[in-house]
Amino acid sequence: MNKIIRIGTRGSKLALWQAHHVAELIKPSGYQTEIVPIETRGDKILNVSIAKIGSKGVFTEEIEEKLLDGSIDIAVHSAKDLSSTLADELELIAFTEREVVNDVVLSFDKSFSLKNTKAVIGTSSTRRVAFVKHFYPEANTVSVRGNLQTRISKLQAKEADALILAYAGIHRMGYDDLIVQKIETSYFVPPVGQGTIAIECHKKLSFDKKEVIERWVNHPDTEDCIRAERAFLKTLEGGCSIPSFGYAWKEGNMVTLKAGIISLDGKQIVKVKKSATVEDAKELGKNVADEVLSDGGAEILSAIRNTIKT
Ligand SMILES: NCc1[nH]cc(CCC(=O)O)c1CC(=O)O
Repeated sequence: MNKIIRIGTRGSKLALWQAHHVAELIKPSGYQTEIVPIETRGDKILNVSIAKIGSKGVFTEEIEEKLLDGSIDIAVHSAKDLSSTLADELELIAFTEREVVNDVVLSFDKSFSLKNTKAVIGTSSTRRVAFVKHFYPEANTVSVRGNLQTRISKLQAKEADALILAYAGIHRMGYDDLIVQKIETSYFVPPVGQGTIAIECHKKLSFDKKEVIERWVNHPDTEDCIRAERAFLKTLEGGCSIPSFGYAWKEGNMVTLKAGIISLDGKQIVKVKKSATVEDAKELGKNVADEVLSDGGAEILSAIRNTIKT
């Protein structure tokens, strides 16, 4: 019997860290693992913002091709980078326990604060740019792309006074010393999937391998939350270039989802918060999205689509 699970991943240090983390979780099952690094379009094109590259799945397409042709068993992704719809043959079967979900501010200047007027904030996420403009209209933003190591070297080269990034990636890469502020999720609501690792596979992956992943890698409480968040994203039809946000948490048998969308200039924001029982997590995501769209989110979304296209 074939007792090896081949894990496909991007080749960045963060992605490899995540793949090794998943391999460690699989270890006690008795299965061997093999890590297969795969380069994606998002890794190759560094001089253009993700929003302009255009299509969803810039960090996932090449990896998904290898799931489809059977050369890997599972793919490990930052859940945040996954588009809301997968190819028919593919499915998400597990989510690792969520890391601290917040965005954080990084700077070499320990006294740095986002309230500093005229500060230059490096970020390439449309959601973070919009939140900066919303809460700190005096600040300037500059696009800083590349893997975490590249971005930090750009910070060191003073291309920006500070960066805003997900705590999860910073912590995994050991840059905690540069954190000067943790931004509350009530201000910068995190994007769908931030802080958790998703496992994707072919629906026809063997029963035994699926069972190993579900038993050893999946964190059921995190899964319930991500199902609600992704149902929201699916109804909104947003990829990672749209400044939507969605964060769910669980208390007992209840899931609460706070989600919405913000205009690129930060001036308009639609935010909805609702709770439901775990069984209705997906329904919750859909209901929240419907309400966001009817409360003005649809107009914000179409304005953003027109801007990004041109
Ligand atoms: N968009 C890139 C990306 N994908 C996942 C993470 C961080 C780790 C995570 O959210 O799980 C990051 C970097 C960032 O946005 O700061």
